[in-house]
Amino acid sequence: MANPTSRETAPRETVLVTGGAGYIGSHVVLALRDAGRAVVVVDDLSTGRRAAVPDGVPLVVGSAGDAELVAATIAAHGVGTVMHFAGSIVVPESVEKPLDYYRNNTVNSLALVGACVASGVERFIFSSTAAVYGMPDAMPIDEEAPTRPINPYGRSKLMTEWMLRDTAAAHGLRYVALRYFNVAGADPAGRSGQSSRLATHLLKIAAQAATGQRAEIQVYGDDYPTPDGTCVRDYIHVSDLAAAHVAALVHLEAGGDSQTLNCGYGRGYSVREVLDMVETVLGRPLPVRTAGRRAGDPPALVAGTERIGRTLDWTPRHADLETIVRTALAWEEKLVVAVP
Ligand SMILES: NC(=O)c1ccc[n+]([C@@H]2O[C@H](COP(=O)([O-])OP(=O)(O)OC[C@H]3O[C@@H](n4cnc5c(N)ncnc54)[C@H](O)[C@@H]3O)[C@@H](O)[C@H]2O)c1
Ligand SMILES: O=c1ccn([C@@H]2O[C@H](COP(=O)(O)OP(=O)(O)O[C@H]3O[C@H](CO)[C@@H](O)[C@H](O)[C@H]3O)[C@@H](O)[C@H]2O)c(=O)[nH]1
Repeated sequence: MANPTSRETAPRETVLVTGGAGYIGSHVVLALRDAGRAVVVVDDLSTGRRAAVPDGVPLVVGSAGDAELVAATIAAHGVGTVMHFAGSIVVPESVEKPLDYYRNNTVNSLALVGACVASGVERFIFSSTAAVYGMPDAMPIDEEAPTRPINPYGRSKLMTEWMLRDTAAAHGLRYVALRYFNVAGADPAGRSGQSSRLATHLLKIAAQAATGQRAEIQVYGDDYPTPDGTCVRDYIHVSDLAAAHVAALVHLEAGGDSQTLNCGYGRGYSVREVLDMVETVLGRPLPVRTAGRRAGDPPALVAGTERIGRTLDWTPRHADLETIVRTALAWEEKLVVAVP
């Protein structure tokens, strides 16, 4: 029988979650814990919060691009899978500071993937984005659609996808790249949510307005070629997205092949429909003003979901807009009380 204290022979079952103190990563840590998995987090706390990492989960404060730190963490915790959320995520900021984005999203991912290969990590799950598609020609978007990102953020993520594809071909690593559409909502049990005050996402802005932290909500453009003129997005509840990561882990552990998968529900809501639902849930109107278009917004982004449906054992449980809005508002109310 293997000596359980030997790192050479101990089963490598722990999941290393980079960016586990952030919005999506913290929900995935909860889902992994709920599934009885051992987890270790590496996060530099640049936008994440220590409090988002549950008690009992080790937090290593440092960069996911610090190959020595990552290798030491892999060895110390018996890591067999890396889930990589750490990164910079604000699209307009990526236009102003492209090199910061290539450094944090691409260069640091290169160092991380290199550390994984050197340490014999066999499974890698990557947070990619619908932004890799740019302005798609057809809707819904399937994974074979051309990848033509229109900003440095999308390009920095696409380069990491390419790196993973080539690394998988050359080394023993298998990966799942998950292309998230619009992630929203919060843990239904109230354990985590979107905590960054600087978030630019529509529902976060609406939740801030609903709790009196923001004077108004601007609708960026109502002259798009969509049914009501406002942009359409495929909003996915963060806890369903977290469950997709656990399903991707199970897929790879069962010997499944490398995959690139959209994460969405395959149906879109307009900005107006989202704000209408917020007002319905609140039972009162919000100060909403129509403003000009925001640069770089595609009119519509809706995920093709056929591939994820047939590849992963994943059943969405929170796939209605009302649940997404209710959980986002509940979290924001909690946040305002905790950090007034
Ligand atoms: N939020 C969305 O709608 C969305 C959509 C598509 C893709 N994504 C991707 O999902 C991932 C997570 O996004 P999020 O919304 O949770 O953002 P977030 O800012 O809440 O989380 C990112 C986390 O990574 C940490 N971090 C950043 N750079 C780091 C580094 N070099 N080393 C270690 N830790 C670092 C931050 O402190 C934070 O805890 C990102 O990679 C993002 O590109 C998000
Ligand atoms: O105050 C606001 C904020 C947003 N919007 C609109 O709401 C929609 C959604 O915007 P936002 O929530 O900022 O998300 P996206 O710009 O669609 O981008 C998100 O979704 C992408 C995938 O679809 C990810 O790649 C990005 O990381 C993530 O930020 C867009 O039409 C925006 O113009 C407004 O009208 N007013």
